[in-house]
Amino acid sequence: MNRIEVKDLNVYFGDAHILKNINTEIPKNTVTALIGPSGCGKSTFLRTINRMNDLIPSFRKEGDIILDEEDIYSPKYDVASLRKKVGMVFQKPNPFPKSIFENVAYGLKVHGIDDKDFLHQQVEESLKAAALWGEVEDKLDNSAMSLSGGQQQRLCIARTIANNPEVILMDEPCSALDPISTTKIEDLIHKLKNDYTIIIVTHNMQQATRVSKYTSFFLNGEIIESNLTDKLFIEPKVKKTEEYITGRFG
Ligand SMILES: Nc1ncnc2c1ncn2[C@@H]1O[C@H](COP(=O)(O)OP(=O)(O)OP(=O)(O)O)[C@@H](O)[C@H]1O
Repeated sequence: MNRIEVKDLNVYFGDAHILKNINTEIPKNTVTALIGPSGCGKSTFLRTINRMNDLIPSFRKEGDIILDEEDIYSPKYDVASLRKKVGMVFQKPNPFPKSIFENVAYGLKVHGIDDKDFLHQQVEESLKAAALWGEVEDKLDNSAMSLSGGQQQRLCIARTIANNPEVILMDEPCSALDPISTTKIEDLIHKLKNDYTIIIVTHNMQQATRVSKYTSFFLNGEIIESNLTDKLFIEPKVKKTEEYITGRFG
């Protein structure tokens, strides 16, 4: 079953045509990797899925993005509920300058939940799901800024999970992390894919092969090839894909 269907998507920033005739489907509860050279539109594509590009005045789009059979750009679609449904994890960990507890409880509090026991239970569950609980359970009141970069990124994933999303967008979530933290995040992605639909932008092709079931190769704003990750990397159908994955450009 598909969670997201993208139909004839074109994106412009002013006169620049950034995404060109994108047609793709993102299956439910799987990991899909987006690969391609710098500037080819991977992040822009990711940001159309939670309507973050709407914040850019020169942004314009044609075509449809259907999430669970609803057009997310329809005037009647509630953007706040979209952002709850579609969580995002960024390249650099970006915890709030608050305690570990407050970071995870933040989204719930914004949505009016103030029952202390319930909040505590949700924070614990989210931190467990993000494989961070054991490292922070006795220092929940410490500042999130006191955590290592890898711990901060898992905290940001816990913060996202606490909102009970269906889709998690990850924009190069490991690029600022050391190899050990990267392995922890990759292990976490493996675990999370059972419950969430994950789309990850990565420049690391080994990472794409390790974490994803499907991969889409972007080039100059177009999807050149999409396939099962194993197939795309072992038997690419398009010459440009082969050239990119074998390091001949990008
Ligand atoms: N806010 C913006 N205004 C104008 N152009 C933008 C804006 N954001 C991105 N672009 C342009 O859109 C194109 C695609 O950028 P995008 O960040 O989506 O690429 P990317 O594939 O994610 O690159 P990278 O791998 O380097 O992060 C680039 O040419 C970029 O300059």
